Amino acid sequence: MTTPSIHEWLGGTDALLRLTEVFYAKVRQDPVLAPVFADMGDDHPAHVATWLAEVFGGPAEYTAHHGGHAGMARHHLGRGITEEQRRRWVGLLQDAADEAGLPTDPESRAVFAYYVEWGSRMAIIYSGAAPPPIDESVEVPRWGWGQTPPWEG
Ligand code: HEM
Repeated sequence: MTTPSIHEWLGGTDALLRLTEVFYAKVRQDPVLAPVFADMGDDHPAHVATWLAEVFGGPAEYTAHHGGHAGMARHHLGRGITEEQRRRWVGLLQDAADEAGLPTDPESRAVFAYYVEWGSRMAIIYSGAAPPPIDESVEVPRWGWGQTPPWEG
């Protein structure tokens, strides 16, 4: 039996689209985050879902159409994301995962939280005063199940 990708386990790109639509609706209402995302376009939730799909082992569409890792990193340059904003971002994304009906098993939620914790801290680094150089050859990270492969009984 082959282990499903995290993308498959979470319900595929449709589930991630549900997730980001719920999430950014919350962001727009949130006093800490609404000002940060005041200028985001209507396609922002879909772009983030495309990114997450690729990270979690789905199709490499962000690389194909949105500039891959370098493109994503550039969106965060100069934004000066604070720890308070990051924490709120992570908290609302986890609330959105519940509301969007993502699986609640410990294994998939653990890898989801692992990626989001890492990625949001990277976003702070790229958004800060001394971002790392943006290297076009760096690939989109591909998250694995690590210590917590899915429990399939
Ligand atoms: C795992 C963590 C994160 C991921 C995967 C992520 C992903 C992305 C992606 C894919 C884009 C580009 C969207 C597009 O092409 O339209 C983007 C833009 C952006 N992100 Fe993030 N992000 C993360 C964390 C954060 C955090 C913690 C903040 C701030 C609290 C943040 C603030 C922004 C802003 C302000 C933009 C630009 C929005 C605009 O177009 O006006 N990001 N992010």
